[in-house]
Amino acid sequence: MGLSLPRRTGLRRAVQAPRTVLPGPQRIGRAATLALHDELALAPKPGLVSFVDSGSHDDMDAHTFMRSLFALRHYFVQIAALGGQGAPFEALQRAGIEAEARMAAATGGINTHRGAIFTLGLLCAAAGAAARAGDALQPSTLRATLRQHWGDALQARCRRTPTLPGGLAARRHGLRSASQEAALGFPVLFETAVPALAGGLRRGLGVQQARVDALFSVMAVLDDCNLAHRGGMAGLRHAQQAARGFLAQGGAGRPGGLEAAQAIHRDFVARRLSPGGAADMLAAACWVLRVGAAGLR
Ligand SMILES: CC(C)(COP(=O)(O)OP(=O)(O)OC[C@H]1O[C@@H](n2cnc3c(N)ncnc32)[C@H](O[C@H]2O[C@H](COP(=O)(O)OP(=O)(O)OP(=O)(O)O)[C@@H](O)[C@H]2O)[C@@H]1O)[C@@H](O)C(=O)NCCC(=O)NCCS
Ligand SMILES: Nc1ncnc2[nH]cnc12
Repeated sequence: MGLSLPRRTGLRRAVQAPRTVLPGPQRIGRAATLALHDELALAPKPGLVSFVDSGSHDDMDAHTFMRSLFALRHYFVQIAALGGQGAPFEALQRAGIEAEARMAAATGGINTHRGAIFTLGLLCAAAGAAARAGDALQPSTLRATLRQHWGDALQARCRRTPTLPGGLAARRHGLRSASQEAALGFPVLFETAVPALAGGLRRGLGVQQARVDALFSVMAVLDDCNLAHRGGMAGLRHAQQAARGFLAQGGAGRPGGLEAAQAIHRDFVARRLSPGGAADMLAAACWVLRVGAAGLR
């Protein structure tokens, strides 16, 4: 016999019409700060800064990243709110430039999170807009909302002459820059990083193993401009091959997988390679899972 509930009670309504409570700017922005912490806390990460060591970097460590993270926490809430208001790209850009200034003040001018300010900022704006429209924050919705609201402006910005190291390296080597990746709706994030992370967790990998595999999956395919800036095309190709080999051998979940990742970390440090763009994609994937309906971490 079916469950019989009295008419017009809150319980009856709850059973009949389960509704997802969509996150507001506070939760969207807070998830971004937590996702950046997820990325920082992960180890081993080839060449990148973690709480264990500073990888290929001698000008920054985990404390520098924590100061930067703390300084950026209001920015992600602010840009999610701007997205919810349907703000034009120029307003997002202003918020992003102010956030870069706060990062520089907090780190003494060191570039910890410029790429993340851009990537996660745009994603928070898209989430703000989607939530305001009543849409659940599924990956496909986030991607479509980003392109629908700011795709044209992002395309237009790709035509500007680059001045920063990543953009310059992209132009020199004919790679897809951070701006181009954004204009395409972050294909590597939505087609590689998120499926790798969510798939690993669904297969029963631990959080550390799933995140390591997601990072290597991104490294295998992303035109990481930091790698090209520091190591030229040889450095980028070396990193991509190392990542592909690691995944082909079974990734982080196999016996000895984390030790193999640690050996690749040592190799990158010896070569001064640092996949900062891939690190941003991992943080963005952690954010997608944090704000999404899947409830995966
Ligand atoms: C659009 C901007 C992001 C400018 O980008 P541009 O490409 O012109 O230049 P960079 O800022 O140099 O590079 C972009 C950063 O994006 C990350 N990244 C790299 N490759 C990719 C990629 N293929 N796809 C997506 N993202 C990518 C990466 O950021 C991370 O690494 C940085 C740390 O690296 P590190 O090697 O330590 O640092 P450097 O100082 O650069 O080099 P060294 O001398 O030390 O070797 C760190 O930032 C990570 O987050 C790239 O660095 C943007 O700057 C811009 O226009 N901002 C204005 C604000 C705005 O318009 N916002 C829009 C709304 S939010
Ligand atoms: N953990 C990290 N180390 C170095 N560069 C980065 N860019 C983004 N995250 C990073």
